Amino acid sequence: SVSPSRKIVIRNKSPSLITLYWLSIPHQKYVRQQTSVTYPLDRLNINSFVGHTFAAVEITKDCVLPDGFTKPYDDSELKTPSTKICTESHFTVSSNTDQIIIVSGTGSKFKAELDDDVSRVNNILDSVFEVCEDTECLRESLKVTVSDLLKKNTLEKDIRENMAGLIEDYTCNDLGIDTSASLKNITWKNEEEIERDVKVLFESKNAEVHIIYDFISPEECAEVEKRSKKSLHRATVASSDGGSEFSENRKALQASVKIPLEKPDDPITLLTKRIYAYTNDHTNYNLTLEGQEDIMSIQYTGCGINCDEKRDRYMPHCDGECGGDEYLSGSRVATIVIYCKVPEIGGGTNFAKSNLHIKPEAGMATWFRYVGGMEVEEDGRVVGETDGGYSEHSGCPVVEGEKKIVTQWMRAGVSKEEPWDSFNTKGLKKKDVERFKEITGDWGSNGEL
Ligand SMILES: O=C(O)CCC(=O)C(=O)O
Ligand SMILES: [Fe+2]
Repeated sequence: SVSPSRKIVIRNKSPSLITLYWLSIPHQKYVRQQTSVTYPLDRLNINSFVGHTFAAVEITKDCVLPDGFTKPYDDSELKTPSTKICTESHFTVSSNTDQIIIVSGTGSKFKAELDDDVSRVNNILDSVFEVCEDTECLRESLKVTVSDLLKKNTLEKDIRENMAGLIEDYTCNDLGIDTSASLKNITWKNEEEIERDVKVLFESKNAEVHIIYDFISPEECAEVEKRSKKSLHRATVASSDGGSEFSENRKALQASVKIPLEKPDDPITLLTKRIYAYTNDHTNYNLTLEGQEDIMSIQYTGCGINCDEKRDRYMPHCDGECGGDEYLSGSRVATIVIYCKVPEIGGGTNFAKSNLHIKPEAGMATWFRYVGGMEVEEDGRVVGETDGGYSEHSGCPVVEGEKKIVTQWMRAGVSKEEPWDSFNTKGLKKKDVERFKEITGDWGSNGEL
């Protein structure tokens, strides 16, 4: 198969002139990539393919280019013609969408490397270790670097939070916008032996967003719709007292559909098994099917381009907690939104704080998780850390046509004995809430539990 093409930027931060060669496959022959040279502080843009290897070559007066090409220097002043081969450094095109190669140093320190997080961390560590000999020095040196990074992080987080609302409206209204570029493309096969294409759109310690193609069949969609038809009602959101309420933030119809676990061949059971298999294959969550919430059928209807009623939508929210706090056992850890019917206009799914937009396609699913570092304690309680906001998402206003989705909100720490509804929407066990109330009596009943 042909490997995908990539745009690459090579930035020359070395003090020397450089030139670029492609090491042709399979003979590793040097093929010149530019007719001239790249000056210090200048950059070079090339189009290449994943897996191709290049050599950045440092041009100095006393060296010979790998292909013997005439150099820009006039070396007639050299007493004896040089035989030394110019210093070179190799890099290989990865599957990252944006690739910046930084060429730096000179002589034995000349290097070309991908400007990714790993090489950035290594460069910081190199510079720290270069000057330090004892741990006290390392500590002081790293303190400066890390506090600088944290400052930058706080500033950028504030900007992100402030911009998120604007990005949301802008993105939802931009009808030409497509699904965001993926970090990597993978496939997933479960015991049904069907291979599905997956795009990983976002990855961090405590959160991830994937899209999975052909996750549901039209027959399965029809089955969900059939079972939810009679009970469709106005959707609610979690309220501050741990219950649920109607809200302008969520305009849609919904109906829950029971998962008949006692019937292993029921289409809804099979769909649910696929959902949990996907989650368990891509996390260490090890979720059980028992004690989980029902699946939810959600429908949004567009009232047309010229209608000025409030449109059906789901404003930015997190399905579980996303304040970066400790995870509460029994609460939600991951979600799958499966698209059965997509509207003609509108209805995208946005993750504004991770700069992601998803344009739904019928049959496709958006899967995301929002707890990291998960571990199970001896007493069965699940601990971990919640995502700090990357997993916040929304359903954009539906303008024209209908959007029908199936959502499964997944929980950890639930079981047959302690199912999801033995916890309130804040993740507290209802029986603990009762116990707290007994302890505090009237004094504590401020409605906050
Ligand atoms: O409608 C969408 O695209 C998002 C739905 C959603 O956020 C949910 O069901 O929790
Ligand atoms: Fe949601």
